[in-house]
Amino acid sequence: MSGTATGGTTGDATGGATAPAALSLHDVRAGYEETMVLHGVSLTVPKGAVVALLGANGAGKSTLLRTAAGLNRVQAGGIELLGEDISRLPAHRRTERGLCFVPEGRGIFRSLTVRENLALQAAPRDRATAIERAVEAFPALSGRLDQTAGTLSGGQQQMLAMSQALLRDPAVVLVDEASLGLAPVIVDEVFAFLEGLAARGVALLIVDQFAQRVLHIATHAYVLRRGRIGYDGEPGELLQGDIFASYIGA
Ligand SMILES: Nc1ncnc2c1ncn2[C@@H]1O[C@H](COP(=O)(O)OP(=O)(O)OP(=O)(O)O)[C@@H](O)[C@H]1O
Repeated sequence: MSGTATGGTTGDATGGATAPAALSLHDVRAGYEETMVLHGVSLTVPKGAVVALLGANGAGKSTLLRTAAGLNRVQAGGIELLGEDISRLPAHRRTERGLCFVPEGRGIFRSLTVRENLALQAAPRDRATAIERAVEAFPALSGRLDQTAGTLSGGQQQMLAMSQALLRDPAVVLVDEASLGLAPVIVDEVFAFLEGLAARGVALLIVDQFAQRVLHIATHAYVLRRGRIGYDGEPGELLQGDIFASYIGA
């Protein structure tokens, strides 16, 4: 049932030979101070793929995304973005190279306005069109450009946070619990946005409490168990109740 550990290159989403993966982790060990959380994790996000990363509370999902984004140090192993070793690059250099991280808790500047947040999200050359593009994707932001971001509703804040995935034209987007605390209709909007990104060829690595929803849009799935990959395979297989429950513990 569980697949094999993944390598640095992989077939692409269309079944091509050995195109470089969009993102790959090789035997990564990482954690906090004296606590090791990831005990040798290997994972691949092929170009243009949607990859679900599931696991019980505390399994290490957020730590994995933070480590890939450059917010946690890689203590052993390596990380490649589009075939380049980024293991030692600071977070902003990874962003410049096409990695976008939408963190849990939104990751916006709450004391700045929506307009100012969007200007910071966009590359300098794209600032003129940033507002137009964000508002086109999220009409709910249109009348609120001069509102302080911290006073937006949770759903509006999430839309603002996700705008960066649009404005930076990334190759890979890491999405951590984007639907947390949102009303069902806004969760639908979040998933529609993610599917829209995927349709444009952006590779996604998604952690979300709504595991079944992620599995429905995913092309590949991993389950983390106590900092190790416990499942690596087809999302459809995980959607079968008993298998899903045995891996997720739900
Ligand atoms: N800043 C931190 N300092 C020390 N330990 C941490 C820190 N952040 C997380 N941990 C620990 O690392 C482990 C993995 O946490 P992590 O948040 O990565 O898990 P998760 O799978 O995302 O869980 P959840 O679904 O509950 O968000 C947990 O034992 C957690 O307590």
